[in-house]
Amino acid sequence: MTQYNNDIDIHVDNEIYECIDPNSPKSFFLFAGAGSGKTKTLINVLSRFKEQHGANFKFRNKKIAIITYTNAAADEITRRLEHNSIFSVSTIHSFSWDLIKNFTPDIKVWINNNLIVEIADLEEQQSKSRGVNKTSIGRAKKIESKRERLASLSKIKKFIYNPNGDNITKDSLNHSEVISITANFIKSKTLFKQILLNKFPVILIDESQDTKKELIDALFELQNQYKEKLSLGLFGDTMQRIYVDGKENLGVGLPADWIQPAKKMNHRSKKRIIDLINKIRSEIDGQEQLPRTEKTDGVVRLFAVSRAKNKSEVEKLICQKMKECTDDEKWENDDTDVMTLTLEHHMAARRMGFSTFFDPLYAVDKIKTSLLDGTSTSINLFSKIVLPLYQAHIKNNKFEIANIVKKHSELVNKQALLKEENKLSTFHSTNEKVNELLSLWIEGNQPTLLEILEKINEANLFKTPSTLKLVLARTGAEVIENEEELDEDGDILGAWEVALTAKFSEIIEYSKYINEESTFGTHQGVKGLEFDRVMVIIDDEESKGFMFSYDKLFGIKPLTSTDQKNIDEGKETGIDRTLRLFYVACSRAKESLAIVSYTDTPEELKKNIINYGWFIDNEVEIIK
Ligand SMILES: Nc1ncnc2c1ncn2[C@@H]1O[C@H](COP(=O)(O)OP(=O)(O)OP(=O)(O)O)[C@@H](O)[C@H]1O
Repeated sequence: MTQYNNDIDIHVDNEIYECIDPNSPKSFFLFAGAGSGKTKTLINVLSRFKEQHGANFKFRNKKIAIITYTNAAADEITRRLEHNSIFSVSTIHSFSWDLIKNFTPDIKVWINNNLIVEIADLEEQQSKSRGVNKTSIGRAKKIESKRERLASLSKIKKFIYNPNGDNITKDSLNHSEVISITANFIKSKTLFKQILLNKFPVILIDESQDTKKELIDALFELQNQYKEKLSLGLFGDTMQRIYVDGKENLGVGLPADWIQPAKKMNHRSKKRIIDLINKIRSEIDGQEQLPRTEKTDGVVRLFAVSRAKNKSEVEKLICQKMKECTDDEKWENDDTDVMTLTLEHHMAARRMGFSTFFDPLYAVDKIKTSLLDGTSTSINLFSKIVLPLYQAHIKNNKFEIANIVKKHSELVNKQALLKEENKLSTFHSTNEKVNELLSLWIEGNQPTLLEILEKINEANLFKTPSTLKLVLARTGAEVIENEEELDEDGDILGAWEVALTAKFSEIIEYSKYINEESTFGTHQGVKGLEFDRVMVIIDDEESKGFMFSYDKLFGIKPLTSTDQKNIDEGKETGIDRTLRLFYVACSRAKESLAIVSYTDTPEELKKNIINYGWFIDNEVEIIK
């Protein structure tokens, strides 16, 4: 074997650094495998840039735009760049909104034209629809709501948009509109282009394989037009493209003057894990990575488990088996040291025990986003007010309880107290109400969310969000005076009715999960992250999704005629997507990796996976 050292890729940092030289900008495409240090290169190069050009950039009010895939990644990069103001690190949605938000009249024109096209499309579909059915009723509703939006457009003075929220009010833009408008302005408006180029002579995009293709195309066009003014840098890995809106074949046919450095090393994982991900990747592009010279060993195991087994028992047993074969005690350590990756959030909810609360709400599209990013006032009543109150209560921290009540209760806020003559009695009565609420937990009792909500609402201790008021009205616990409020979506209320039957302990687990304080994540959500020990859970039946099929990937379920047609036409299939997702999930592991695949045919799974050359016989265990 050829000798190499750990610095074989060090030249890449220099090449990228030269590209972002403000005096001779060049564009580049750094696509390399998992753990190859793309993020590290980004940070290294920008830190060097700050030293050399930082003062000048600050003086001329210029910035480098760094676009990341998630808020968490943006925060992490900002931190590693020491919050320096010459760097503007944000997600694609925040970046786009910042660019367009002051162009209200232009946005209005765009929305107007777009609505006209959308309505015409829907009307055409409606005219072809046979009779009245669920789809046609839904479509009629959509047409009506779009017409209303069109009619109210002239009244809007300013659009609003929350990159992390659901954006359901009439004056708000939705996520895809923000992206399309930005792409359109970049392509068509000279003034807009000038502002963008002046402010951001360097635009770097991390995880660009998953960045909205519309925007990538617009930025490519811009760079092509203004080569001497813009350095566009794309970081990514085609093998890690897991969302459908990313641009396929990104990098194919790049202009000849783009710099395309290559990285050969994986700095993250131990050798056995790298061998596995090299094999998984081999059919796609054959790119092979080398381990660092000191990372010689590493353990991978695949457990083919019969679907009839009790999952929580099996997963515990597997941790024990992993401890034995890795000689690593932490595999069995009160579950804090193993990162478990499920395909869908509801699988994590089930394992962590917060499904009664989570599943019904997650099934409603309109509240899905806010359930995951913590922007729903209804959820926040439990997770951001009652939960801290409960935590202060169990710590017997009276001071903290008083603080929380002061911050959130209208009974004792400044205005209420100003009006109140007998302030002391207000404090006393509020205190009684708080104690009454906390008495729900007496003697280890775990109240349901409905019990908590009823207590809060009765005592008017905290403001009951309007959705929850309507749910209480449906359960007969509240009378609604304002009929208009009843216009809330029936699906949302129905979902909340079920969610409120959950015990409060579910909120504790749910909060840990969404605040990333648990040891659970999804195959997709952990992109860019790394963990010492990883357990990948695979079960198509439990995940209920249609985007991915591990059963097909592992050769257990036959391909459909559509799959075959797509393969014959050279189009992407669900199997390709699943293979890439599998690559992302496996490549998070640094030391050891356990894959737990639930199946109806464990023997067949074992045979196939060994035939693929991904595992050898003693790395695959059947559990029936
Ligand atoms: N040159 C290097 N020397 C030592 N460690 C490195 C080097 N480059 C990267 N690493 C380490 O390797 C790990 C992976 O690096 P990084 O996250 O930058 O990779 P990546 O290419 O962005 O990965 P992915 O595509 O999988 O998200 C990190 O722990 C990082 O600190």
